[in-house]
Amino acid sequence: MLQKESAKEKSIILIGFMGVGKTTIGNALANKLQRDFVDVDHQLEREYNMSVSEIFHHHGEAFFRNKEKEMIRALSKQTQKVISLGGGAFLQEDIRESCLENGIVIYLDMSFKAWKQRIPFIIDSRPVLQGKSEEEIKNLFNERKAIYVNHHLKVKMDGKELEEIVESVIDSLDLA
Ligand SMILES: Nc1ncnc2c1ncn2[C@@H]1O[C@H](COP(=O)(O)OP(=O)(O)O)[C@@H](O)[C@H]1O
Ligand SMILES: O=C(O)C1=C[C@@H](OP(=O)(O)O)[C@@H](O)[C@H](O)C1
Ligand SMILES: [Mg+2]
Repeated sequence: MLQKESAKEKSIILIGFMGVGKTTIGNALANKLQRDFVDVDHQLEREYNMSVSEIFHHHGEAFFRNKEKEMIRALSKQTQKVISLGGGAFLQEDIRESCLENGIVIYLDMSFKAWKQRIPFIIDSRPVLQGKSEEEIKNLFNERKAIYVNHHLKVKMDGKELEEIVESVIDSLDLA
């Protein structure tokens, strides 16, 4: 009972490859659960008054990763939020540890075949993807999959509409 109560307090943290829908689903999930929603990239964009691409361009990726780490370490300790991370955040051990220790980490799992359809919609705003061939992107996708095995719950995304995904996330939380 005590454990279940404390689980309800924890923030829900969404992870997964860029473009799978962490931001979109996080927002819809927060509305449904009546929780505050925080998208880490959007928060950084507000703080620097620049897009993520501009932060990469003007300050470099190392700067972005450092700010991302500071922000997520602080956010992960807050309760009852829905937090969407950027897809590269979980590569940092400090981030993985603080999220897994303090929050409920949900991995949004999509096949490469389904994900490929998203490329045209995201390529311009994801500096990490720019200049890469489909083969190189596929390798990155598979490398990152190995990092995302660190999670509490997983939701399969292929063939589901947004509303169904949100329901699957809520079901996975109830069952856990
Ligand atoms: N369930 C969905 N079905 C179709 N397109 C989606 C879905 N969820 C997100 N998208 C689209 O995919 C792109 C990436 O979504 P986003 O939420 O920004 O992903 P992430 O935060 O994981 O990078 C956006 O163009 C968004 O409109
Ligand atoms: O995977 C990555 O390295 C990144 C993912 C992006 O977030 P989304 O996963 O929300 O696209 C954003 O943080 C930045 O472009 C770097
Ligand atoms: Mg996002």
